[in-house]
Amino acid sequence: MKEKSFEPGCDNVVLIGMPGAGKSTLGIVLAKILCRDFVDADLLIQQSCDKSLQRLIDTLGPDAFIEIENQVLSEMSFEHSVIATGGSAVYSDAAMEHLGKIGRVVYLKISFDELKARLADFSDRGVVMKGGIGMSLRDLYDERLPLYEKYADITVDVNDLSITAAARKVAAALK
Ligand SMILES: Nc1ncnc2c1ncn2[C@@H]1O[C@H](COP(=O)(O)OP(=O)(O)O)[C@@H](O)[C@H]1O
Ligand SMILES: O=C(O)C1=C[C@@H](OP(=O)(O)O)[C@@H](O)[C@H](O)C1
Ligand SMILES: [Mg+2]
Repeated sequence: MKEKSFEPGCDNVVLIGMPGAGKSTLGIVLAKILCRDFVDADLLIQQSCDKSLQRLIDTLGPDAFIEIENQVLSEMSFEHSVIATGGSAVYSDAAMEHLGKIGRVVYLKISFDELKARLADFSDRGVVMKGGIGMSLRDLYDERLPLYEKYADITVDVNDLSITAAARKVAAALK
């Protein structure tokens, strides 16, 4: 685990990982265990643009969506919160640098097979495919894995765990 010092305002827990890893669902359970607030970045992006994520990605395209996501994440100034990011957050260097400063970044790791099972309906889920329509789920997994590893302070393998068991495992890893 990378060592980090915590100053006031920098005690958030930032969840990163593949779409379907459980950042949003596990995040709420984790916030209850840790007695913190919960923030879902995806909802803030939707609010700021007044459009669903899927619609934003479809109308703006991947690059403009990532730019908006970068801006929303870079402006976050929460304290004592669990922050669920969207899976594409790691495409934004500035955002990840900011999030790394305001909290511990936890990578919820799932295998490719688990990603496939959870994202059976990924065409409707609002996933940023930077490589365009020819990009497969395997390409997406291979492209992103090194990015999640790069920005993680802590990696927690959540394969084959229920949401509650996975949240407890993350809480234990944060001690
Ligand atoms: N540990 C888990 N076990 C089984 N299903 C899960 C688990 N975590 C999440 N899911 C399911 O996967 C889907 C995506 O979860 P979600 O929390 O939205 O992921 P993310 O925010 O990382 O994209 C949901 O249907 C959720 O119920
Ligand atoms: O992985 C992605 O490309 C995305 C995942 C979504 O969030 P979840 O990771 O919460 O599903 C959302 O941010 C956005 O639609 C892009
Ligand atoms: Mg989510």
